[in-house]
Amino acid sequence: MAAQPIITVRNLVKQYDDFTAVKDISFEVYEGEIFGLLGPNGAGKTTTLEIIETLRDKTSGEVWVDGFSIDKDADDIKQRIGVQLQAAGYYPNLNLSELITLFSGLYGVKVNAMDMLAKVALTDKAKAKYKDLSGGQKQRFSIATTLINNPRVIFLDEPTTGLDPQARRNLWDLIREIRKQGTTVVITTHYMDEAEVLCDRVAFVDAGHVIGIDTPDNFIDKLVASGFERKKEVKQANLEDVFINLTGKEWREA
Ligand SMILES: Nc1ncnc2c1ncn2[C@@H]1O[C@H](COP(=O)(O)OP(=O)(O)OP(=O)(O)O)[C@@H](O)[C@H]1O
Repeated sequence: MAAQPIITVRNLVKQYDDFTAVKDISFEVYEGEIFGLLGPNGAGKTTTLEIIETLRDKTSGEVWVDGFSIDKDADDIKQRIGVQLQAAGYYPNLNLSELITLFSGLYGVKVNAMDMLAKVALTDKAKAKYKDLSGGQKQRFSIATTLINNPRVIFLDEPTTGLDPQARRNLWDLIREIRKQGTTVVITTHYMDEAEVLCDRVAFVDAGHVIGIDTPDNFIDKLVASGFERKKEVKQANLEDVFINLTGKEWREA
């Protein structure tokens, strides 16, 4: 079956005064995939995501999410997406369970807080405050908040930055599980190994342009076919594999 676009971006432009951060970009995200936006700092990834999320105005171009236009149907889009907020200011006096209940009230939906926390392996932290969580637990909790309205698409902006290798791999498993449940995932990351193992397709963004979109395998195969060779022979394992092998794979952040 042909892949169905759930997000379509056409000729998107964003100007901040006389600086053009997003320069006429177009791409599609297919339903049910994990789609990565990759590129250097300042490339325009966050700006692009925030426009799709209806959080930022565009200068020109068109965007549709699940058949809804950001120009006409922003409220419909908001109801169908989940956005992971960076350094979210969660109410400091509420515990995780209370925060989930608060968010569900804001979304106007009823969810069981413990069920939501179970999805991200945080039931044992239901009574904890957000500030007392480890880095990995904080990321998992903020991912749980994106799932409250049972969204069609979630947007994760650098969800694994600052995490140890174990926590990072556990988060990959969580993201794969979310996709398995039928949610499309759009993610930005600076970790190329992460994009390679996690993303079905990636778009490279550079200086406001999309300079390539493909599967990680196709990108790599094309590069190799062009005669590219790595200078050193690659070992069968790396230091990260040693770390995981020595410390185990289970959730560790008690
Ligand atoms: N509110 C703003 N006003 C003016 N310029 C902005 C604003 N927000 C972003 N920019 C500029 O737009 C460009 C793109 O920024 P953006 O945050 O989208 O990049 P990014 O690809 O997400 O980078 P990073 O990987 O560092 O998160 C940068 O040059 C940035 O300085």
